[in-house]
Amino acid sequence: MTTDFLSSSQVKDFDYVIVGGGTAGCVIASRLSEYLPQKKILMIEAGPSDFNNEKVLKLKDWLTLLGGDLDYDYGTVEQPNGNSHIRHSRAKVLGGCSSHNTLISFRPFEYDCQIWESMGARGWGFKTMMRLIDNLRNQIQPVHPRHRNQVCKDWIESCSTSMNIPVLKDFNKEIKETGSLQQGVGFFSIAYNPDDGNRSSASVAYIHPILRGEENRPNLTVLTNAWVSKINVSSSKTVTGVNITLKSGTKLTISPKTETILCAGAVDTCRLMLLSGIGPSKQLSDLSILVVHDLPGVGENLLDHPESIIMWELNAPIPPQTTMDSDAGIFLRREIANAATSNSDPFLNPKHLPDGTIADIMMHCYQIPFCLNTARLGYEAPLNAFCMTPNIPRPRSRGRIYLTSADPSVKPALDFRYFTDPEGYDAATIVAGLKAAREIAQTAPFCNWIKKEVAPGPAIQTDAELSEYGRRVAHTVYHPAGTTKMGASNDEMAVVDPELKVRGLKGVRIADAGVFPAMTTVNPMLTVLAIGERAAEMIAAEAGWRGDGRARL
Ligand SMILES: Cc1cc2nc3c(=O)[nH]c(=O)nc-3n(C[C@H](O)[C@H](O)[C@H](O)COP(=O)(O)OP(=O)(O)OC[C@H]3O[C@@H](n4cnc5c(N)ncnc54)[C@H](O)[C@@H]3O)c2cc1C
Repeated sequence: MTTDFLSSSQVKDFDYVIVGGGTAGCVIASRLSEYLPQKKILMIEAGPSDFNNEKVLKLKDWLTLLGGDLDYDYGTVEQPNGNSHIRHSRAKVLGGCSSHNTLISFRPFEYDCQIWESMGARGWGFKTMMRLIDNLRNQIQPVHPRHRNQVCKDWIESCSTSMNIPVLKDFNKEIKETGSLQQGVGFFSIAYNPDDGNRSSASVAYIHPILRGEENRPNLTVLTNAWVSKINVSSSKTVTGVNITLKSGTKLTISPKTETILCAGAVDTCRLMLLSGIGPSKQLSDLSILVVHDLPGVGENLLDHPESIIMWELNAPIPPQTTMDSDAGIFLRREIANAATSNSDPFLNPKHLPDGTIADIMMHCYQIPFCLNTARLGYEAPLNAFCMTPNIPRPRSRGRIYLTSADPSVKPALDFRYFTDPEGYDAATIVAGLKAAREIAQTAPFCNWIKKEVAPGPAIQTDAELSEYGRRVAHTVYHPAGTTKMGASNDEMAVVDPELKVRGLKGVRIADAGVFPAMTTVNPMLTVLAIGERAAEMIAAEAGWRGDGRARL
């Protein structure tokens, strides 16, 4: 079982300490305890267990978790070109964001992996990523036929007809076989159990079999409701462990014999590092935080997938079949072939790699009034609503996370700098997506469901008007990444090397969405799970694990 208690006599018992029992953390805890049965592993999670918690496990109820007790709920700083009111949900529960997200599952594109390698992430190629994802324990498949409703089916047909693109039966099969998605539409693949509608999150897939006793791991301790407040670093620049506060209020210093692995996510890993004096020295000394290790990249390179929204009122209720109210999506191509080769930003595509005609616009559909940001601007929220949410698969704006206070209870500032790329690429992508959405909505059979366009409404027509509207109601697909990026040894903004080891420190790695050098074209969860798998392999290999024959690509 999980525990909320650790005694002071146990603080030196462990070989490995994992900070954060989230998406990547659960994978590492499960795999390391499997690969190294003689080693003792402690995973420390700030939130409670999700085991037997129906509120968390029922995928369809995901929206009820956002903004609640199990959400860190970060804000954004003023966004002059975008929406300053976006709330960034981050889960505080075993399984991390895979316990409150929508579990839409995409393999990364070959192009994403090429970009990563071109940015110094040596060894993170497509072949390796596909092997790691083939090895995931999550139950992933296209939306089950019993969860496909007629509105979604009609929407897919209208997307295909109006855009002249194929209907894809299995997005991930396409990516695995061809390396990418070109234009196409279809039902998503979801990590869930279609029989009971439960999540197949990182905790469900990797930790619950252990909690149920189906897998015997006496060497793994899962500590819940425990907050890690500091990373301790010795004078020889070795991470010696972490300070934690248990649910009871007891404070302990945990000192692993071998390594600390930071998996607190793209926001909280860098928050913890900065509060521990590991980060850009000027920022830290301005706040009177003792600089333990100057690392300029911590908190920089904040990536996300911004999205906008267009909403219709339907003339009939949506049929009840669904996984979680966002069952299908469309991929489109806006730019001419290989447009990325002329991209002049050296931090986005340093080797000018050609992108062919892979998708550069994506839209989720929502069969609910997803009206958080439209309602704030006065748009009505009809009961029977259908939304399309165009997003920017490879956004060019990048932001940063930084501290504004040395007080650990003050949340860090999240400045995404949405829509600030000088070429206006990000805003143009949203405008093109909104226009495509309108074309789809005029096409049968989907058009027969529509009563009227609610937001932005027919008065908004020009590109300038669509851009203004699209940016003001912009939201996030909830994919912050990149704030402790992986890179080559000559990239001083890299925070970890390709083995996920923190630059200039010993005894510590990072394994979570923060290590992304660049955003994946698609939703990132499978890539984060793969990072967990690879981290476990690399750590275990250093301890003498020989792998199972497949693990050496
Ligand atoms: C609402 C929402 C919907 C999403 N939908 C999708 C989707 O459908 N498909 C997709 O691919 N991606 C989706 N994502 C993104 C995806 O879920 C994340 O990118 C991924 O789960 C991040 O994993 P991680 O391991 O980096 O961090 P997390 O999963 O966030 O794990 C971090 C863990 O560390 C713990 N922690 C943090 N600080 C501390 C501390 N100081 N001490 C102890 N523990 C700590 C946290 O409580 C958390 O459990 C969504 C995200 C959200 C929020």
